[in-house]
Amino acid sequence: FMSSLGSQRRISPVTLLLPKHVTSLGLPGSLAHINSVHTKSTCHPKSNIFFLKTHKTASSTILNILYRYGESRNLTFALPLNKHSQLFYPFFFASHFVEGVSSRSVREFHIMCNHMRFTKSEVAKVMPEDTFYFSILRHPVAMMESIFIYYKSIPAFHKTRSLDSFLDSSWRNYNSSVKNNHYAHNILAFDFGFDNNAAADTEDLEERASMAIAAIERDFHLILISEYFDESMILLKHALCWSLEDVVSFKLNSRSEQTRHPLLPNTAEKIKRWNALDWRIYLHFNTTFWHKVDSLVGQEQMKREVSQLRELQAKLANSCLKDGGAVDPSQIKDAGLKPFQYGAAVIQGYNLNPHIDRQTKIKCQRLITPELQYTDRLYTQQFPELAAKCMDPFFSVPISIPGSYNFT
Ligand SMILES: Nc1ncnc2c1ncn2[C@@H]1O[C@H](COP(=O)(O)OS(=O)(=O)O)[C@@H](OP(=O)(O)O)[C@H]1O
Repeated sequence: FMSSLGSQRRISPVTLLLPKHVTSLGLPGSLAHINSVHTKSTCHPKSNIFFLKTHKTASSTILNILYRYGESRNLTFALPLNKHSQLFYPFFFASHFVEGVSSRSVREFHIMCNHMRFTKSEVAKVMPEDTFYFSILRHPVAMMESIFIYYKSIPAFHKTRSLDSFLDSSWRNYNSSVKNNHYAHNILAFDFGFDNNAAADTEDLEERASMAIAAIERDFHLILISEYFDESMILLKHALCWSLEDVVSFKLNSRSEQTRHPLLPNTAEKIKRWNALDWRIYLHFNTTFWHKVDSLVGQEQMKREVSQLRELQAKLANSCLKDGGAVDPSQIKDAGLKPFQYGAAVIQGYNLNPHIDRQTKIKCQRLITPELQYTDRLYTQQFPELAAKCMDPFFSVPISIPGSYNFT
């Protein structure tokens, strides 16, 4: 399956019922402005940005891009309260989850990008009106393989021997009301704020998929696709009127080969049936993604810019990285650069090239700083006094681990 995914450039669209106001490009009239082709002389870089950080979709790599962009321009981030790393996921997002909202200590936020369960009306209370909303989807089969390893300890998975055995018995054993089990079922739909309990045999599946797609079309300006990460970055660059340097990155949060499990074609089909809602959402936005490539950038220009991006990334890897690429966590020298390890996954990171000047070091360090450490640092920069309080042993803040926020 994995090799066939690589060659599967475009997935043929499925026929879906779409509400009348959605155009063939998937853009409702009010959002049609991003369809206009940007040129360097006419566009202005956008800095009011909302990114819905979905799970296991390369979202940490995008978070790092946004963190670097914002930090180097002194922009203000809508960060989770009390130095948490997530916006109280998996609860539906509420504006008071953001530090500085209730206290009114922050007047204007520019970028919001930490994990949350999306609620448009609450996000809109925090972010400026002209905010650019975007997110990223991953093929549900590849995503489920990643999730099964990373969230192996959730109740739905922890007693199952393999993903196959989970899929064979899931209809019988899966309990959606048990905490953290949402990771096992239509996680994309869940993150976007929809009811995720649907499979291929659900009676109103098509209707629910169409409603979810229409809502995402209405609320988001751009939906990217992990499988085409570099193309996604070029599309984002055009939509935000950014430069190539702004969208270059190193792959973050990736598992080492030893914790990847190639799937059989039969397993892939079972995943599509189990995650039928996500599968339909993915198919739709895979199609609109390529429409956007055509209308915003053009095929030829896309090819050129993707190769420029890869060249730039290779140059950066050459100057920034000690080992030329990602290494297992046991080999990472600096604890500040070690990514958070979770479940049965081995998450790789990077070592910095020791032979670089101070200025280059700052730039390189930002490129390879994992999510938790970077979020922590931005919080300390934005709220030095509150950060000092969080360090105080009497001000006890529970450590956030993925998906297990506890209000107690
Ligand atoms: N640039 C790029 N291109 C393609 N794929 C990428 C990229 N960056 C990260 N990844 C893969 O994304 C997976 C991690 O996703 P997230 O960072 O969203 O995970 S998390 O929910 O924040 O824990 C993880 O997938 P798996 O390795 O399959 O687990 C990463 O390898």
